[in-house]
Amino acid sequence: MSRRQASRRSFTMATLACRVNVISALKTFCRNYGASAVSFGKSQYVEIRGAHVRPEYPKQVKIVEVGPRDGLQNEKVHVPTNVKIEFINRLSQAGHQSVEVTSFVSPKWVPQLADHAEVLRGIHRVKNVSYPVLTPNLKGFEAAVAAGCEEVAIFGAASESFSQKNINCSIAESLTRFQDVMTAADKLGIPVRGYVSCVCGCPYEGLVDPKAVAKVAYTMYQMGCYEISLGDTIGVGTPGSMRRMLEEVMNLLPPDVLAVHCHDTYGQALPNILTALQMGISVVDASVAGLGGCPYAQGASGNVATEDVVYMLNGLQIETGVDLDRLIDAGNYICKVLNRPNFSKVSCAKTKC
Ligand SMILES: CC(C)(COP(=O)([O-])OP(=O)([O-])OC[C@H]1O[C@@H](n2cnc3c(N)ncnc32)[C@H](O)[C@@H]1OP(=O)([O-])[O-])[C@@H](O)C(=O)NCCC(=O)NCCSC(=O)C[C@@](C)(O)CC(=O)[O-]
Repeated sequence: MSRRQASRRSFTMATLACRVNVISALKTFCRNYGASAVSFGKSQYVEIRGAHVRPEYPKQVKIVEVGPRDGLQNEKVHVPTNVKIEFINRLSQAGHQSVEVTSFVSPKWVPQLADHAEVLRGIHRVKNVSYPVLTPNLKGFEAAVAAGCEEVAIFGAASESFSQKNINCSIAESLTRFQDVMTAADKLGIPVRGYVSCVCGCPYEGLVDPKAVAKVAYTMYQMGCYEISLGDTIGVGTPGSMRRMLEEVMNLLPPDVLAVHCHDTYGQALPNILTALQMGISVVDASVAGLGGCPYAQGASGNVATEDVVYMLNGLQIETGVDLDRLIDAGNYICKVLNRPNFSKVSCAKTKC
């Protein structure tokens, strides 16, 4: 056999071995992922029919209940302080690990939450449940500390126009204000969560560049936030845009320091959350009864309803620690006070509303 023939033969053998490896790998793939039929073509053409890839989901998901803050900040009906306190107590009794209580913002800007200190002082704190409050600046932080807060959240945006409308300053200026909060919180050992709004779109600027989201998220994380919650403030994201945005953010930050905060304006919140879970995120913000909206994002509907998230996660056998029936009770309680329908489909289906 000439050297040329020998080399061609060893090339053919190598190709065959490679093809056998590919075929056996594909067979394993089909076995693992439930392909019902496989046809191997003459050459490299391979067709897999009926394969469904089972995505990896986290075993546990932490839900951050934002109903008392995000939910009530936009309501027209005046909610008495004692009702807010009862609402928050019911939510922590439902098994939540984190219930966002209120915002220490200007009462001229958000009059609905003007009783922030009384609410924070009045709630019954359950062991191992955190009760964060929003603090946009040092003034808010100091007032929150005086009222006994043990965790705060700062809130920035990936859109200049939204930052101006929401907190009356540019993104750069907001980061300077947040740095003051971070320094003060660090001295007292108070954990700080960070929000980035408008991650999939802005009510004033339209599409938002995922790179801008990644930049703000990374900066806030570098400042010392233990977690960054990515807010689709106006609920325009889809699983496609959510994925593209998360991919960009995850170039800079790992999924275990990220959370998603999805409003449901276009009915995309649950699939968006599912996309985030498939990408390794295991913290989800939600608002009981689908309450909420931002006063500075006209037309945006409420957050995804916590009951619907819990129902979906129960179906995926993902633990949340939340008791669905008690959660539904808390949602119905506040809807009755607000005299508004319950926007949770699960709650409505179960209580035949
Ligand atoms: C941020 C400020 C305070 C700046 O407000 P400003 O007017 O630029 O601040 P200022 O420093 O010029 O002060 C003006 C007045 O506000 C007072 N003030 C100043 N700071 C505070 C404070 N912390 N608490 C109470 N009062 C405060 C200050 O003392 C002064 O009072 P005056 O002398 O006129 O009587 C204002 O723009 C504000 O309160 N904005 C409201 C922001 C807000 O709550 N937005 C909704 C929440 S964000 C959201 O919903 C999005 C999110 C988080 O859910 C995620 C998502 O969905 O994307």
